[in-house]
Amino acid sequence: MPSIVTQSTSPPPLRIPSREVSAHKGNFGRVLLVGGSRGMAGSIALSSIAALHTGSGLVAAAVPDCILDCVAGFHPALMTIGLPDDGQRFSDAAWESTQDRLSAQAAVGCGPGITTGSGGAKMVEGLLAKKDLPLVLDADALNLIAQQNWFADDRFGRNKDDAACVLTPHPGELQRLTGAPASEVDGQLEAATEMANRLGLTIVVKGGPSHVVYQDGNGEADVWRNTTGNPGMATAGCGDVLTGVVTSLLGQGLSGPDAARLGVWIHGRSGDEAAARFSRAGMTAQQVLDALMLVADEMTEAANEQGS
Ligand SMILES: NC(=O)C1=CN([C@@H]2O[C@H](COP(=O)(O)OP(=O)(O)OC[C@H]3O[C@@H](n4cnc5c(N)ncnc54)[C@H](O)[C@@H]3O)[C@@H](O)[C@H]2O)[C@@H](O)CC1
Ligand SMILES: Nc1ncnc2c1ncn2[C@@H]1O[C@H](COP(=O)(O)OP(=O)(O)O)[C@@H](O)[C@H]1O
Ligand SMILES: [Mg+2]
Repeated sequence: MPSIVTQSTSPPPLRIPSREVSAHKGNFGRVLLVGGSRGMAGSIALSSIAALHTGSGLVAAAVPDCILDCVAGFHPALMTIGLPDDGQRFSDAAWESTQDRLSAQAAVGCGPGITTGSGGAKMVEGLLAKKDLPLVLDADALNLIAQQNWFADDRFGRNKDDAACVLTPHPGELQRLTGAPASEVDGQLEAATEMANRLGLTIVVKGGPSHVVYQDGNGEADVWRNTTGNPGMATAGCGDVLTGVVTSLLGQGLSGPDAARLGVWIHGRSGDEAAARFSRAGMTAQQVLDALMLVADEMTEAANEQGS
C-alpha cells in the first residue's frame, strides 16, 4: 500500500491563477454535464450549477428532453440540451445526438442521475472511448462500467498523451467496480491504486475523509488524503456537487490529479462553510452549492502573487 500524503486544511494543495482584468468567459472553459432522468433531475442540476460556482465560463447540462424544462428552471445561467429519451431517461439515440457537440467542450462530467439503462450505457461507452476529452465519471456511469465490466481489460485505459479521466466513486460504487468491500478503507485504496496504475486514471475515493489516488509521473500511484469537509456532507447530492467542481477545474485546464485534489479540497471547504452557517444535521447539498460561491476565491493565487 503506497504511503498516504495528508493535505493541510489550509492552504489548498495548489492554486489556479487569479483572474486577469481583461478576462472573458472563454478563459475559464466551456463544460458539459451529462445525466439526469425523471425523478433525478436535481442531481445533474447540482453538478452543472456547481461547475458555474467553481468558475467555468460556460456550462450546459445535456439531459433527457423530458426533464429539460425542469433542469433549466434551476438556474438562468445554465444552458440545457435536450437529448432523445424514452419518457424517463436517455434512449439509445442520445449518444448519437451528443457526439458532434463534444469537440467544443473543454471537459465533460457524466453520471449523476443517468440511471443504468441502455441509453446511458451507450453514452458512457462513447465518452470512455473519446480519449482526447477530459472526463469525470460518477454515480451511475460508474455502476454501468461495473455492470459491463469495461475495466476488466485495458481497452479504456488512458496513457500520458490522452486527456485526463477522473472517477469519483463513493465506497459503494468502488465496491461494485473493484470488489473491495466498502467497509475496508485500506482495501479500497489498494484496489483504487491498482486501477489508477493499470488504466492511467485518477480516482477520488469519496468519504470522510476522501482520498485521491493518482499516478505521479514515475509510474507509481500516490494516495492523497483530504482534511476539509465534515459529516454534514453525508446528504443527498453532495457527490453530484463534487462532479461539477472537478469537471469545471478540468475545463479550466488542470490535470486530472490537480483537478481532483483541488476539487475535493474546495468541496470540503464549502461543506465546512455550510455547516458553520447552518448546521451539520440541517445542511443539504444546496447549502454546499451556495457556500461554494463564498469560498471559491480561496483556490486562486492572490493578485500580487501574480504580479498583476
Ligand atoms: N437529487 C437527486 O437527483 C439525487 C440523485 N442521486 C443519484 O442517485 C443515483 C444513485 O446514487 P446513490 O449514491 O444514492 O445510490 P447507491 O446505491 O450508489 O449508494 C447508496 C448505497 O451505496 C452504499 N454507500 C454509499 N456511500 C457509502 C459510504 N460512504 N460507505 C459505505 N457504503 C456507502 C450504501 O450501501 C448505500 O446504501 C446516482 O445516479 C446519483 O447521482 C443521488 O446523488 C442523490 C440525489
Ligand atoms: N462523513 C463525511 N465527511 C466528509 N465528507 C463526507 C462525509 N460523508 C459524505 N461526504 C462527502 O459527501 C459526498 C457524498 O457523495 P455521494 O455519496 O456520491 O453523494 P450523492 O450521490 O448523494 O451526491 C462525497 O464527496 C463525500 O466525500
Ligand atoms: Mg453519488
